[in-house]
Amino acid sequence: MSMDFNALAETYGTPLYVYDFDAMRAQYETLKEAFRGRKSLISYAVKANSNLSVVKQFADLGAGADCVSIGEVRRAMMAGVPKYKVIFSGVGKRDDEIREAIERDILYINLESEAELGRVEMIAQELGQVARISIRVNPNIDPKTHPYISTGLHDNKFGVEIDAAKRMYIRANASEWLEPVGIHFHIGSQLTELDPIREASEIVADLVRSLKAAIGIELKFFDIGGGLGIRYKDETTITPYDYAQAVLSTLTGMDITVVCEPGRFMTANAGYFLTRVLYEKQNGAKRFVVVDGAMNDLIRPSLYSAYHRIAPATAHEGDETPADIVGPVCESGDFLAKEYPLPPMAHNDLLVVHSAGAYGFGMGSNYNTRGRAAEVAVEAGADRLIRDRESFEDLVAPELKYLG
Ligand SMILES: Cc1ncc(COP(=O)(O)O)c(C=O)c1O
Ligand SMILES: N[C@@H](CCCC[NH3+])C(=O)O
Repeated sequence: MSMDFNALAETYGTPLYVYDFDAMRAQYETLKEAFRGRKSLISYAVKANSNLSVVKQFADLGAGADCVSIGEVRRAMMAGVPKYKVIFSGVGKRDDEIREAIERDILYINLESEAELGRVEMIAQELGQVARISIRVNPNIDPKTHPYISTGLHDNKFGVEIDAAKRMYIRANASEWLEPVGIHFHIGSQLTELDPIREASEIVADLVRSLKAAIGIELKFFDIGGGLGIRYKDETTITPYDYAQAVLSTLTGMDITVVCEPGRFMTANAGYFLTRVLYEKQNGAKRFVVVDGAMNDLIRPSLYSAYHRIAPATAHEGDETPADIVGPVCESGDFLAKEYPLPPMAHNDLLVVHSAGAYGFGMGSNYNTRGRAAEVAVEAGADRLIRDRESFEDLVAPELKYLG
């Protein structure tokens, strides 16, 4: 859908996040369709974009939620995700988080270590309530993505080795307080190669078969994690159909529900970050375009040297020359792009940063006492605010009462 970014910036101010809800819905539907013929649950990874209205629209479509903190579990349920579609993952869960997840009777808790299994069992026993669990297997597969977002190698902190997983299933199966219902793997984010996914799926599917044959455990959920990559620049991406086929080809003859936890795929390209030019400046040969958005709003370029397409909202006269697009934060690492071709820019010109709907707002901070941006949804041609811009008062409120 074409959007009137200038009008949106005029109405809501900048910096601003804008989400195309129709595009998000289309992503959900394409992925759901790709698994047609197999029982499946698309469990949206809330961390990618946790705005309640975003989560609600996925919930309304029938999606579940993949959560990595009890805060995300609460968010998902507040947004209308039913408890039987909520999954709680993550390498480090506090006792109070485990307790609440069990009390809330969610679909399952993904365990990432033997020690965690012990805690969950103990807490379930204390509560007198059986905890449904799944085990995150680390298949030791190189996902061929950025090292910071790779998760499926033994070098990464995530999941357990196959042998440990077997021990854990045996222990869980024998426990009166644990019910093993699923198996999980997630080898990394922004995956653009199919082979590692197929390989990982094969390894984990074999494990499911051997668990059934050796100890009679019949798992109900085959959770393939998230990770489906998107096009930021010129990446060749995996189609949802090929992705689904690669996984399904490893599951022939198995009656098991596929759970998928996409985050980026669902929201990234449906999101835009709008920022206005404050000034242009030249330091020697170096050209800088200083904008009102910063690393506290969108940290991906600073953190991963991530590329985001950036374009002026209106056509500009003049030749494009390379510029660093930088924010007002007091860090040299505060940039949205380096050496990016831009025409001459004037005060108040609007820039549109693309592919900002995932890991954008959610990774934001208040560094430099900057309130986080407002968020706006555009749906069927109409726009609406879905999060207020943070005010100075919002930022200081938790401290002010201690001033005396
Ligand atoms: C367990 C798990 N599931 C799902 C996701 C979502 O990943 P993505 O946004 O790449 O789809 C992540 C993040 O990488 C994750 O760690
Ligand atoms: N936050 C990362 C991806 C990590 C995914 C969470 N496990 C990004 O912006 O690309």
